[in-house]
Amino acid sequence: MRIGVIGGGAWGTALAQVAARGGSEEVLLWAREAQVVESVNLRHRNDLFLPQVPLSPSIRATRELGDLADMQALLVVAPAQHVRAVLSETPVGDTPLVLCAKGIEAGTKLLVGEVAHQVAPRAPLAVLSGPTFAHEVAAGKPTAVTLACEDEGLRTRLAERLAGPAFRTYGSGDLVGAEIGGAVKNVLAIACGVVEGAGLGLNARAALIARGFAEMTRFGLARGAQAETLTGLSGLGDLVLTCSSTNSRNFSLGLGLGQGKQAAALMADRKTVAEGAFTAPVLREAARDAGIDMPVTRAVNDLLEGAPVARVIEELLSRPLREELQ
Ligand SMILES: NC(=O)C1=CN([C@@H]2O[C@H](COP(=O)(O)OP(=O)(O)OC[C@H]3O[C@@H](n4cnc5c(N)ncnc54)[C@H](O)[C@@H]3O)[C@@H](O)[C@H]2O)C=CC1
Ligand SMILES: O=C(CO)COP(=O)(O)O
Repeated sequence: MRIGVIGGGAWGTALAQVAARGGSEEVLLWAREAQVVESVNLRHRNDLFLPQVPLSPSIRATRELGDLADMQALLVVAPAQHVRAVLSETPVGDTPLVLCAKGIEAGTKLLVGEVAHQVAPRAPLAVLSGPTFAHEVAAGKPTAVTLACEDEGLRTRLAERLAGPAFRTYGSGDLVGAEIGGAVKNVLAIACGVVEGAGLGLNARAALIARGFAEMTRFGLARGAQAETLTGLSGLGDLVLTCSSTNSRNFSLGLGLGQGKQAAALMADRKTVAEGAFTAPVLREAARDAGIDMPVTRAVNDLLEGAPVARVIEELLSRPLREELQ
């Protein structure tokens, strides 16, 4: 199966490395930046987004989406807010798309899979998501992901093509569940960073992970996710990873907010993406539309909009007491 990767950021590059299988398979990586294409092709590195890892020489990079025309599967790894634009210019046809971005589209409130279906209605869809820091995957450290696809035959072919000794895929038929975990955990990771930045302690972080997971579950079930998917790698697994490490861009953004810095300043000159900052407002809106209570998500939005940390925390803690299982 010839694999193309759309998106030459850290995660697209790491997945290209996985698909290259140590150099025994050719992989075509589409990147937006000339610097990425040049460094991958000439030096087998991604100097801009994943500088620390040497890449397989069998990964070739291009800036032309048209070059992806004869691929047998495409991994979609552009940031969620750009998937529509990039896919619109890609010759997808009925090539399977494996969605690897984590977010919800602003304005439409659609999951990435729903966006892909609108743009490329003939393409079979799969979702690959889980606790996966790109630099660890690219370095060959053991990692496990959810690989969701309704078509069992395609799911098996993709698993056989992508899985390796240090990259385990766990199959699922629940695309929506696999997507919602990754999208919502990015917002919750910002909140966990705030807890760290504001020095609120480890009890608070554990409480936030558990209550944040309750929010993810309420939202996920309302959108048709299966509870078991949300407790799996792409939900709880990824939540735990990104809520416990400054390697997470979302956690780091929250850390700065918790220290009293302004979101605009923290976002101003970063070239890497903190998806949670873009998902937070649309998640708040989608939850409000559906009548789903998501207090942590609201608090993250307040902070992103410049509310003082002490006030937001005070508001969160002074809400009326409630039953845990409500
Ligand atoms: N980095 C990681 O460890 C992981 C990232 N992801 C997800 O993968 C997706 C991509 O993230 P990364 O590869 O980490 O990105 P990155 O932060 O390393 O790089 C930014 C990416 O955004 C792209 N970009 C910026 N403006 C764009 C535009 N106008 N149109 C199209 N692309 C544009 C850049 O070309 C680059 O590929 C995100 O949804 C992220 O949540 C998922 C799992 C792990
Ligand atoms: O999704 C990720 C790990 O699974 C990466 O998290 P960040 O985008 O917060 O760095």
